[in-house]
Amino acid sequence: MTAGTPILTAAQMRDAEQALFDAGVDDYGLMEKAGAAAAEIIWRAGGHRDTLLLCGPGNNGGDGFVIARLLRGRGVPVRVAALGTSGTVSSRRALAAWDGPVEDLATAAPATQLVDALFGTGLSRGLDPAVAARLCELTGAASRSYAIDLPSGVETDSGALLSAVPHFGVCIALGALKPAHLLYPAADYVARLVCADIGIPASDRVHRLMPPRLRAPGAADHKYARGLVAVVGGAMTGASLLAAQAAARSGAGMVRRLAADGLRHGADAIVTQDAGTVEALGCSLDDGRLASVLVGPGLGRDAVARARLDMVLGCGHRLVLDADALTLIGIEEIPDGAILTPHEGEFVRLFGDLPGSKIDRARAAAARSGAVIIYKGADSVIAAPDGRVAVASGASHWLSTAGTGDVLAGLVAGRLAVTGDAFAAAGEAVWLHGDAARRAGAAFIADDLLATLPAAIAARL
Ligand SMILES: NC(=O)C1=CN([C@@H]2O[C@H](COP(=O)(O)OP(=O)(O)OC[C@H]3O[C@@H](n4cnc5c(N)ncnc54)[C@H](O)[C@@H]3O)[C@@H](O)[C@H]2O)[C@@H](O)CC1
Ligand SMILES: Nc1ncnc2c1ncn2[C@@H]1O[C@H](COP(=O)(O)OP(=O)(O)O)[C@@H](O)[C@H]1O
Ligand SMILES: [K+]
Repeated sequence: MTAGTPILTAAQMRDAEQALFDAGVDDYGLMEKAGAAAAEIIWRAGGHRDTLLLCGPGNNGGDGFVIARLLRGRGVPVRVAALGTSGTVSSRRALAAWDGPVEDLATAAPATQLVDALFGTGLSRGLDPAVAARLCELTGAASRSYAIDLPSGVETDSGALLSAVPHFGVCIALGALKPAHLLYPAADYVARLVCADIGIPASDRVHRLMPPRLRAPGAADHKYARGLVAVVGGAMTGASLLAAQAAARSGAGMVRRLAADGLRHGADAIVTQDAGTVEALGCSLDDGRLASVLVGPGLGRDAVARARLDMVLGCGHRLVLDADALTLIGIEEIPDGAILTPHEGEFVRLFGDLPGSKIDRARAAAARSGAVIIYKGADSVIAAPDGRVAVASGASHWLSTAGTGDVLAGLVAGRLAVTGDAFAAAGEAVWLHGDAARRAGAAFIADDLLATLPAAIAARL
């Protein structure tokens, strides 16, 4: 999987900054660099528009004073309103270098552009209600708004809102993304996210999901070389059909639906095998060419479903477990190297109410189960047992419609059959699913994603 922009928690960010200082980087120099990067972005977008900077008591406020000075140096009409007294060495230096007046936040008048440098990664509790209300009022009155590092009021590591937060046009993340940039609810409060490079070394563990690079088939490829996928059917035909059709359009070479119903629906390219009994299912799974097996969509939850699941769990192939399979299974039964695709309800049922952010929970579940976890939702988190994490962002909220999870599960099984690498396959599938949804526009149904998948794949070759 292509590594995307790193995501660091507040503590990891502090450690990364400390490592730079230990290596001889000047503390205040880093603030100047951060402020300069942010000022450049604001200047390029806003030119000479009148601007109000809100500066807090910590280093986020220090960034604000640097931005104010640099914008004013370019002739921008800038005003500064401060909250509290600058309390860090660097922020005091930044304040001292600002040679304009400092207004009171409580009485400052609005401006065309608003820059929020009240709090960043150091926020430890919600803003005082009066301060939060002022922030919302001044941001709402501006036609352009920027949050420096983070919108003041969001919890860096979880994305929770600790107090009222206004919607920002742009958030300028400093040095790395933080979980709150991608996790909900905080992610909803920023229309556009940019990350300014200030020399923080990239971490190799947690990233934003990047567009994958896919391989087109070559002259030596044939249908089995490109991956044979089995989709296990059950009580409800539609779900396994959606999954099988998505797998068939994932780049895999061949898809078999091991049907419990004997019905031959869906694309003619999909081979329907009659696997109504557990014995017949076992025979179908006894094929060394199978590169992945998906079980769960439409499986059912009764004793028959459980028997079918047991047969799949013992088949020895690479597995994708979704939907009903996640409801039937216990953690101890999950085969190493499988991919699980739980939504919130399935995740909590299987792994319990784990502590921490969605990233922490996905990571803990992957470590505990030995499986790659795709913890679905508007912010899907993909975690591997070895600690790697990719966080998907910007998915169309129109995906919140029945059957899109079945399409994702089929795509995951397809990409797993193609690549053989569970973490890479999970990332590719989540990306392609999101892009197919974007191409499908508004009010689509799960079936419509099948039509847009080939274009999503073509865009990544
Ligand atoms: N370490 C560094 O030198 C750098 C830090 N940078 C900036 O510094 C930020 C982090 O700075 P800090 O650690 O100083 O933290 P903040 O500037 O986010 O604020 C922390 C200060 O606010 C207080 N505080 C926390 N929550 C509060 C609340 N609800 N109401 C009132 N006061 C509250 C804290 O006690 C502390 O004094 C980053 O987000 C980034 O903007 C950048 O300048 C890059 C360099
Ligand atoms: N509000 C949302 N915004 C973006 N994506 C969403 C949203 N809600 C759900 N999704 C995505 O849609 C899919 C829904 O899957 P799931 O809940 O299993 O539905 P179903 O079982 O009906 O197929 C997942 O890929 C999930 O990440
Ligand atoms: K801020």
